[in-house]
Amino acid sequence: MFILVNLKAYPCDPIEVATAARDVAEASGARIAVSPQAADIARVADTGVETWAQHVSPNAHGSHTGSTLAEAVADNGAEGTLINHSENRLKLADIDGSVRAADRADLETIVCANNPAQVGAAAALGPDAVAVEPPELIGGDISVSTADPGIVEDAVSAAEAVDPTVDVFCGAGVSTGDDVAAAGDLGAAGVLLASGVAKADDPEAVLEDLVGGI
Ligand SMILES: O=C[C@H](O)COP(=O)(O)O
Repeated sequence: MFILVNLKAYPCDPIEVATAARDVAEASGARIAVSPQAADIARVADTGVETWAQHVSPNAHGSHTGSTLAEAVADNGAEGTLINHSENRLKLADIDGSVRAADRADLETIVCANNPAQVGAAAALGPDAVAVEPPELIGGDISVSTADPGIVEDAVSAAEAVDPTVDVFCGAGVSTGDDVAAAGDLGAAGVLLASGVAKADDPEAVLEDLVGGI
């Protein structure tokens, strides 16, 4: 199970979380990555933790003010990127373009989706993985794997039907090792989480609990 911690725009210390994630990954052998604000990618990557972007633009180099280029995040140490997060939705053509841009920059990709139907559509675009996240459970206290296990199973089936090589992650409300274990039992290859770590008083303790569920 891959644990991807999205820091969103939370007012946490990205270096504290990155250092904790690096240490827990090294001690446990688990794969843990941190996805900070674009401006923090280089210094988070410098900690040695696996670092992901929260978004990349479909654009390549050129006259595109405000674009976050796949090439730029890769040059600054990112190894992968989220695309179409629930809080940063894109048009279908732009999701496709962002996946292509990430491929050009050798970034691993996870395309987010609200439900199994969107998971199938996202899988057809050829990302490395898709993540199903019911928007109403994001930021809450109950894990998707407990509140709506059927959506995870249906997402796994939807991706499998389109492209069996595309992994399925789940996210929303994941904060404990039991949540991670339940997600794995439902067929998820990893979890995408944010508030459980980014808002924790002791992010390292939460990460240690999370890897216990792998
Ligand atoms: O990117 C992470 C997901 O939106 C889940 O967020 P959450 O763990 O705060 O529910």
